[in-house]
Amino acid sequence: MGKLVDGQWHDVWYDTKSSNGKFQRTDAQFRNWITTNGSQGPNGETGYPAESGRYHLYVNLACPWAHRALIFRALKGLEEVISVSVVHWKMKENGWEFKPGDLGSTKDHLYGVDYLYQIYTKADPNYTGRVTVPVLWDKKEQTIISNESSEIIRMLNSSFDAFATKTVPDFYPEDMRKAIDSVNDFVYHNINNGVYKSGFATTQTAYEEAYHALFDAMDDLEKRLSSQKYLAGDRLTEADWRLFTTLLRFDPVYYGHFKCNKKRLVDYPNLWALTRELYQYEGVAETVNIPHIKAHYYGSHDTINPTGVIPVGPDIDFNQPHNR
Ligand SMILES: N[C@@H](CCC(=O)N[C@@H](CS)C(=O)NCC(=O)O)C(=O)O
Repeated sequence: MGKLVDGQWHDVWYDTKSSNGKFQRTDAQFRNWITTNGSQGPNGETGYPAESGRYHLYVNLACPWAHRALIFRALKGLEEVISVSVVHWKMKENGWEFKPGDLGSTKDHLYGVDYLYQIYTKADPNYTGRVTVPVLWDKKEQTIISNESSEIIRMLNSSFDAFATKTVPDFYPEDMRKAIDSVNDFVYHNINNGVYKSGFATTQTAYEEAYHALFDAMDDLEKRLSSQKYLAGDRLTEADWRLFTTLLRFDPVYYGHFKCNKKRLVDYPNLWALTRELYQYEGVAETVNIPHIKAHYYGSHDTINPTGVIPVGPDIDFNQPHNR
């Protein structure tokens, strides 16, 4: 684990000293946008045109943020349009590395580099910041379009329809945007990032604060799903997919490794059924690799699990009928 400072790699763990033991995620820095014709993004971002074969995703199969991007690529059937390289599950002093062949990890198909930080310095030789997945790379301009998953999924949702081989609903429909944005905000702070705030906390107080906010939010969503089918209303949207990648990892990883152990996902009937429904959605199961997920978390975070021993359980069957 480390970061780049003026293009130089430094091996440092997250700084929680200046924040009373709280984990604070920094904002992604590459925020350009792919649009159907290369026009600007929704907030005036520099636009790049959607093309087949031009863009590449760098992901890790463990990371819930990277997983969102892989899911949207699969939902739209863009496997032949956007290529992918998968970094190795073990993330240590050099950050994300390319070491093909183990639990779905591949080489860097574009440049054959050893470390993901070399992709960041290719885009910006003086980059300062964390080196995270996912990365959406432009092979033509040889630069990073975006390293922000919430924006990458919006591009995949709407900019590549000319190349999509599957027809799925719009997951960010105009008339539901307000509701989706509001759920996303709640879910991001309390659940998606909440499990990390719990797991990476270095004081009891910071941990307990995150833990209670997380389970209050889980209770809230469980209740919400008893009166409506999906998180933002009656239609499946981006908000559900964004929650899904965290729920999928809840019992195998967050419950134990991140000490989120008030309840398991399977103790929430509605959230657990939603997780199974989304897992069984066409193309999604193929993006899920539980052994890679467990190996990454339990095998990479020395401060939390110094032995690197990976738990065998739990037995969890995402293919059970969801009855929804
Ligand atoms: N805001 C980013 C966050 C991505 C992120 O934090 N990814 C993690 C993996 S789960 C990562 O690469 N961490 C490496 C680091 O922080 O050094 C997004 O949603 O795309």
